[in-house]
Amino acid sequence: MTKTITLGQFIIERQADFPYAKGELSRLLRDIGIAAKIVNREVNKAGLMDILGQAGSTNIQGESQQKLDVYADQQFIAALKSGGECCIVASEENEEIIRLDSDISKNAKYIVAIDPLDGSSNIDVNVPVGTIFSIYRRRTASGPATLHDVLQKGTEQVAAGYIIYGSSTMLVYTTGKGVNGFTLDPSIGEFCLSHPNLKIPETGTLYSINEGNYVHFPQGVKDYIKYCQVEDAATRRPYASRYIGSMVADIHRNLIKGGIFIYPVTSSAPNGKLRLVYECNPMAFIIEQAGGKATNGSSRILDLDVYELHQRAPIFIGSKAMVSVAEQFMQNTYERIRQN
Ligand SMILES: O=P(O)(O)OC[C@H]1O[C@](O)(COP(=O)(O)O)[C@@H](O)[C@@H]1O
Ligand SMILES: [Mg+2]
Ligand SMILES: [Mg+2]
Repeated sequence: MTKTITLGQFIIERQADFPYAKGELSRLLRDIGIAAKIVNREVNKAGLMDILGQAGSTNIQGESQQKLDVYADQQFIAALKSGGECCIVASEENEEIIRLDSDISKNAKYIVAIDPLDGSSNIDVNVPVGTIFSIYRRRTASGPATLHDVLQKGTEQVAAGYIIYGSSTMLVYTTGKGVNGFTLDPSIGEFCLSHPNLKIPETGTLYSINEGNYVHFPQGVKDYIKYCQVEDAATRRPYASRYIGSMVADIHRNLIKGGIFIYPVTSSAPNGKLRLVYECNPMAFIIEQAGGKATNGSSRILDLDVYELHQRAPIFIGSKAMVSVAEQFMQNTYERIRQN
């Protein structure tokens, strides 16, 4: 029988990877794991409780908040506050950064950016949803941390991860030394190592994009979709189209099976839909660490300048070979635009 390694044990073992760290990051990851279990409990029984449906409010993006968006947001913030290792939380659900200025957290080293519930419009119909998080070290060593500490490039992330509340609940994270996945064992209430050293296949046969928006896509994306649909034995085309509509679930599937996920600019969303700080950057960090690739069509996601908390970016992410081909199609679009 193989030995069970819980998330807590794994984090302690991996502490040796950071000889100069004092254990704060490990504690922070554990706090996120605890909040994830609480949110998982509610997501699992959502249909039985009065927590489905809309909260009656809108967030900064003008999207109507689901009750579970609000609940998940509160749980993660509460866990980070009581843990004491995080000084600022930046969340999809809050227009401004949240300073955790209790005595224990105000001088903490870390910033957490979070999408508390990703794909939440799917919650009422029992489709997988997720949580995405990204961790930065604050830039300034003393004094109150500010928005300036949050607006860092994706390359500065010290850790990132996601939780998928699916047919089983998993927590997948990286600290820049590979990617590991843990499945929640409900019988002991612990995340247990189930997917050590995850690697995304170099190529795959799945493409994920909301094709309902086809007419609004740039020509390069339209051409790439056609390419995916054309028969070619050498590249195992036509590819299968798979789109759940929860970024975490779509990318998780492609991480395991190989594939590409695209949310491009559209005529109605000229900067793309997904948010750079708490959706694109953490997922890009994870996928790169698993051997994949993430770009906005021409530049690496992790190298993009961050100038706004809720900034959006188009994203092409997944198996390296597939993302490179999609990028070539986008390059042709840019060429055409330049020539006209
Ligand atoms: O419905 P669309 O336009 O395809 O958008 C789906 C995308 O929007 C999201 O739901 C946005 O995330 P939130 O639910 O956290 O706002 C992604 O998870 C998903 O990939
Ligand atoms: Mg999201
Ligand atoms: Mg969300």
